[in-house]
Amino acid sequence: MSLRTEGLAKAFGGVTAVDGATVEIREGAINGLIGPNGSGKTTFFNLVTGLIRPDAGRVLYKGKEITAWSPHRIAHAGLGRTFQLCRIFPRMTVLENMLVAVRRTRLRELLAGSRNAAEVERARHWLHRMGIEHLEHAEARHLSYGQQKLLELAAIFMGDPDLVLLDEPAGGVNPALIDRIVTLVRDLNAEGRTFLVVEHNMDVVMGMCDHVVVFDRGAPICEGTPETVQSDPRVLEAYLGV
Ligand SMILES: Nc1ncnc2c1ncn2[C@@H]1O[C@H](COP(=O)(O)OP(=O)(O)OP(=O)(O)O)[C@@H](O)[C@H]1O
Repeated sequence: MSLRTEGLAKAFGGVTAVDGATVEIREGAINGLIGPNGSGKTTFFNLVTGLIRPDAGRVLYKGKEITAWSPHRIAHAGLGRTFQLCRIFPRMTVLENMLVAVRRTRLRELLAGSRNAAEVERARHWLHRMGIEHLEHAEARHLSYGQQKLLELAAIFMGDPDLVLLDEPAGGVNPALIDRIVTLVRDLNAEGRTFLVVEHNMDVVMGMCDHVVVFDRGAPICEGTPETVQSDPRVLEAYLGV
């Protein structure tokens, strides 16, 4: 078991975003998390990665409780994530973004021009894996949105995560880059990394995920193979709102 939540809950004012979610992520698999708009998927990610604190419930990673941990400590424990709207530093170069990702507190060091050769090598390795090594010296803001997503993904791997949470990796990305992202995720998974992917593009979910959890109103309503959940009447009901 990689990640498990037990009775996780979070409300914002009167809105219950996550409502007693007990979820188990399969180790070594590409897990999908789907559900209609507003069903609590991003809030679930934010709870798991320590960005917000739950009102109730627990988060366990590799059997250890990480509920009250800071985002930095959680990332350091091997849990990496991307954001729905890509988070990079637009005025830094691609390589600088990679080096800053290693440890945010080293920003001053980086700006002072001091670079660790081993880290630069590792950064280049990951940029190469994502197919954007030729953009090393470009300012991140000059990259296409899809390339920025690849950069964000590359930066996560500077932290050597075991579990990677992707929030809409295909969102706003052109079809050619979507294919590349899907292939990359599959390859990285074959190398032993576990994934949890929130994605609205059903072709991507069905073509990429081994196991899918469906959220509705802040909690899972069913799970299984992509084929099983696709034909489950509860899922159709949740999406159609009937
Ligand atoms: N910071 C916040 N303040 C108030 N309400 C919030 C906040 N964050 C989320 N919500 C509400 O919580 C509910 C769940 O939102 P969340 O973004 O987690 O859903 P989602 O499944 O990720 O949606 P989408 O698929 O549209 O990204 C929604 O009703 C949303 O409006």
